[in-house]
Amino acid sequence: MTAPALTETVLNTHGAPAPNNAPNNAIEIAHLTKVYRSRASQSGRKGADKAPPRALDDVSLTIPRGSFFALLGPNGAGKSTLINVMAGLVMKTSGTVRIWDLDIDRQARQSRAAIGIVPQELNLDPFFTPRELLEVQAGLYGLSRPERRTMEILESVGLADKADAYARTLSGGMRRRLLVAKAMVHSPPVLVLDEPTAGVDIELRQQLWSMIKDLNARGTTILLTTHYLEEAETLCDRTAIINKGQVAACDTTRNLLRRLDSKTVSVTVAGGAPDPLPPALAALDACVRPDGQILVRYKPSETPIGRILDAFRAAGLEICDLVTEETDLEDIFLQLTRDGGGV
Ligand SMILES: Nc1ncnc2c1ncn2[C@@H]1O[C@H](COP(=O)(O)OP(=O)(O)OP(=O)(O)O)[C@@H](O)[C@H]1O
Repeated sequence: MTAPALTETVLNTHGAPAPNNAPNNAIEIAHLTKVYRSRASQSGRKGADKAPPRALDDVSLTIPRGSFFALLGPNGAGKSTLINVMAGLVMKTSGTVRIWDLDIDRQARQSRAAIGIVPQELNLDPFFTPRELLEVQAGLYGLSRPERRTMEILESVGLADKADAYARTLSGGMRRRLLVAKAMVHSPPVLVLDEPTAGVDIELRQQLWSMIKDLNARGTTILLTTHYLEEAETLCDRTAIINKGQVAACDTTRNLLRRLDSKTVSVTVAGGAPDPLPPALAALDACVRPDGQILVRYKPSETPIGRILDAFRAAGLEICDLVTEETDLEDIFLQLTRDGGGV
């Protein structure tokens, strides 16, 4: 189950910088813009004069070497476009992208060798076995037989016993792990996973994560897009949120959580919540939940919890129970991605 230092193989094989002078940043994106040409503009039809929307609009991002980086964004935010530009599958309109200090335009082959992409779709040839698939992939990257680590990689993703089974006989979770194995064939120092756990059951999701965490602990930089905000919150040391093609926030996950400076306290009072709420509570923007708890959202830096509790007492309400909740990434995500939102 042990994988060797992945970075060493790729760097030596593909002529990129040696590991001891590895770059500080695994990925550097500067002023990246992508405008897809609309069908109307290509055919000169009506509406062609309307500027097409920017799938990516002046995106600048730096992903430090060794980080576990989350890219969050609602549907259509531009996440896949960003990944596809890095993978060389989509032509950017302007801006620069460097992967492992290699420019994707000027050093296209080397930069592609420095990155492994696990796509969202389970697009595997059903008539290939995992062993054949990895061997073909190794051939595409020009790896000689002694350089190949087919069985070792299959072992690391828990598929050694399926090495000779047809891909069509593998479960969805196994196929997902096979895609991770395929992306690792050339031992890239940067691994990009596009929604890797979508539709994967909880047990398998955890297996997949422990495998990816292990890769990260061994030095591989991980960039993942996910809709599971909790996943980003627990796994990723850095998070960027993109919305409508623009970076809405990019920071350490911990700083992002701190930035919102928001907590919620739910209070149960004896006899139930009065209707209407007393002015002292209305002044705090308190509201009543369907289960009768009184909810107050507050900024700890401005309003100490004691002041909120005083307001309850001043209103003559007896507090039976209270629960405070920290802000989570979901709050920040919603705040940043709804129209006009901002932290
Ligand atoms: N090939 C294409 N031609 C034209 N427009 C496109 C193309 N691919 C994406 N777009 C548009 O670019 C924008 C960004 O799409 P993208 O797929 O990158 O978003 P996303 O964040 O990956 O969304 P999702 O989470 O739904 O996969 C969207 O408005 C989308 O409609």
